[in-house]
Amino acid sequence: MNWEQWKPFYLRIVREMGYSIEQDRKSAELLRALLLEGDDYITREELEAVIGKKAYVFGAGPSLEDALKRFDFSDGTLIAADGATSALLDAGLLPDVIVTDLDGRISDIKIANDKGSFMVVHAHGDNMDKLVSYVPFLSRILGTCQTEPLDIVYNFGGFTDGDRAVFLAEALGARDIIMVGFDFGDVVGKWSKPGLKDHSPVWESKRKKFAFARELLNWLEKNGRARLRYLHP
Ligand SMILES: Nc1ncnc2c1ncn2[C@@H]1O[C@H](COP(=O)(O)OP(=O)(O)OP(=O)(O)O)[C@@H](O)[C@H]1O
Ligand SMILES: Nc1nc2c(c(=O)[nH]1)N=C(CO)CN2
Ligand SMILES: [Mg+2]
Repeated sequence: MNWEQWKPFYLRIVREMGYSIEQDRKSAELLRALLLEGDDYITREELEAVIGKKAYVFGAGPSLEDALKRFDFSDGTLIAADGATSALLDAGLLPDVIVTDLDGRISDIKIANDKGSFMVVHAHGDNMDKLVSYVPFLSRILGTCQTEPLDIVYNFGGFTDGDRAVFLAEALGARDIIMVGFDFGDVVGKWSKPGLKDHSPVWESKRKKFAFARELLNWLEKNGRARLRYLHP
């Protein structure tokens, strides 16, 4: 999805979610400066080399734990959406790539990154504090944003960590994408927020996020170059 295709979705998202375009842009500039300062950023081409034709993208829905026990994922690239990283580590799997706005369990993200996971860190108007706190301590980072792309801060489309990870996989060459733990629905998986003790009833802003994520994935199914599948245990 290019900027022109993303723009109308983005304008609806900021309107409905009450986000500030100006703050989103500021965050993208901040991430760019932090990446240049840290000198441990990677380019699209470097991440392309990591993503194979077949990719599993893990969301943080309640079905994730059972799916991790029952299925074998050794024939594809493993891409974890933020909080799903913790469930993969618990299951003895290391994500090849983690797509995050840094509001997941940061200790697990750091462990995975130290063991070799590539990071895709997203800048938005509400995570500038997290970018400042954590980006300097992470390695092999590709930056993304939801406003106009900058030279080393990319925008492949997509909104939540989960659907954004699918858009990234498609843009970087995956042609068979299997989504695991993408339940959306009325229950938020316990890995989604560090504060959650258990799977929890969906709250209003999260319901809106899920609706946009679904709509975007439907768009990609129709307009993208990859086959998209949901793994339902
Ligand atoms: N039932 C579910 N519960 C939690 N995550 C889900 C569910 N179904 C699908 N997902 C996907 O898994 C991803 C997990 O990432 P994470 O929980 O950090 O969300 P996020 O996009 O950062 O949203 P938020 O800003 O609300 O934390 C979500 O972005 C979403 O796309
Ligand atoms: N401004 C802003 N943008 C976002 C936010 C958010 O909370 N605020 N959350 C996202 C992940 O779901 C993606 N984009
Ligand atoms: Mg997140």
